[in-house]
Amino acid sequence: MHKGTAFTQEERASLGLEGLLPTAVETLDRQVERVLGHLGAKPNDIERFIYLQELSNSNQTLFYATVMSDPARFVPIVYDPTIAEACLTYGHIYRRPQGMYLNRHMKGRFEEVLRNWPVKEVRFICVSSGGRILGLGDIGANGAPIPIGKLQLYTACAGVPPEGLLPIHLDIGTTNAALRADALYTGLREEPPEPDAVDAIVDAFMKAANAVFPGVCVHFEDWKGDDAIRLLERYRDRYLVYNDDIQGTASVALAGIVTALQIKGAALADQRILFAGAGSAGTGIADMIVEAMRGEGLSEGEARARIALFDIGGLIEKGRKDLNASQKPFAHDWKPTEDLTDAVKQIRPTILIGVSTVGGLFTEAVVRTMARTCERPVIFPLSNPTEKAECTPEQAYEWTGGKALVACGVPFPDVTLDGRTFHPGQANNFYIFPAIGLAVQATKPKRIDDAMFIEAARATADQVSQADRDKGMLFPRQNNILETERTTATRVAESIFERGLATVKRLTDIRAFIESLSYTPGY
Ligand SMILES: O=C([O-])CC(=O)C(=O)O
Ligand SMILES: [Mg+2]
Repeated sequence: MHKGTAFTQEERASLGLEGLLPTAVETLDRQVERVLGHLGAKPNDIERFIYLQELSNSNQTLFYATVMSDPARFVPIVYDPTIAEACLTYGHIYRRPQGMYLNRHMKGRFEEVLRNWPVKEVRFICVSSGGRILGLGDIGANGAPIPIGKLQLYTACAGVPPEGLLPIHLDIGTTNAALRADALYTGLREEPPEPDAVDAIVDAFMKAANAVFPGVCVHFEDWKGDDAIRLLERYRDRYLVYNDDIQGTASVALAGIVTALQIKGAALADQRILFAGAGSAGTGIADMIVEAMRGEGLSEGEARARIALFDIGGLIEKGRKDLNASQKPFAHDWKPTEDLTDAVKQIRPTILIGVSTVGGLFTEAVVRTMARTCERPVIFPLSNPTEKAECTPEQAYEWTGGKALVACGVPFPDVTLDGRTFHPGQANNFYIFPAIGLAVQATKPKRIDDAMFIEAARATADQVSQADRDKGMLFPRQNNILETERTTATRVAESIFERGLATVKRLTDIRAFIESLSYTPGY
């Protein structure tokens, strides 16, 4: 146990630590105070990131006490957007291993290798191939910080106990030739294999993970879009698994839409929704909106007709020959165009969602055109990190005369326009996946389904206070994230029990049980 100066006199005596620590015996709060001082003295967030990761290795309790002392400040440092820089430079800033590093050449031995992990009761694995990290594309082994950071948010945002969390980078190779040529790159210097071979590798991994850690929940994160969609379909009925970029992102986008429509007093079934970007996030959000619209009485066909996708090849319409199976259901009879403004003119969207990774794609023309036919445009430039956002909140407010309801994937500062202050929301999946984790831990369902994510979306939306809605805020405030996610987890757990999907006995007080599972940093 690494408590540092918090070891008591008795512990120091019995553990042979006398003389090995400074004289003062300190509380956790005092230690946090010192850490905050160190962080304040660092020149930038990437240095804070490195410092905090070192702290998580040397004193996990102090790490979580620090991050949880001010989540609104520290989540953007341990996670997006700072983690993007950490990923880009991972081979260079690497200090020591965290979690596990598996590669495709271990395929026949995954079980044996996973048994090297010192903890036997692993409840959640977050696994990435690095094939599509944030909006940064394929960066292979440089994506290793992502599963680490995501699992840290399980604890920091929802109180999921950290001992049962295992981050894994599963190295299948990378298409990124520049990284393969970097002397300090830490991964395999190989091209990834064909999809069939990827499936065989991941099949072996899933089998081994479930054999070594029975009942483990596997969270897929930042795989290449095609792999993400295919692997989720392959495993969703066979294992306890979910894909955060498909289901978590969809859920948080839906949460923002639900709040925005409550503010507007409009029904989801009446919206016209245009996506810029048609990868796994875009089609994942679109599919979840279809489910939610069906819940409001539309047929599947009617719901799909209200959604249009636009990608690098232009507007997705019936004549396009390059569409994959996830995109085809959204190909309607539109006039072909490669111009987003033109697409906005045709579709007259009430909701515009950016998942394109093209910074600045929502130009003044796009936004003003939208505002011409929509009184309160809902605009979500979700791409990350910051410079990939399709527009800034400031631009969206300015070009719509302050009418837009805006949420981005990364945090942006408040905007003051004509004496009014606007608070752009942060539509990040960290509102969702930690709460799903907590609900899964409490109910132990056999499978995870979309209905759980829809419930998480509604629970998140319901927690935005009226005062905050009046300011155009679409998400609950982050300083209270732990309480928010416990409430979300309770709602999701209730629905899991109600639908008969739990494998544990129904609890009388679900909230109290969720709280009793919850980790609080302390010695
Ligand atoms: O990590 C985030 O902030 C959102 C996300 O899952 C991604 O961009 O892949
Ligand atoms: Mg992701």
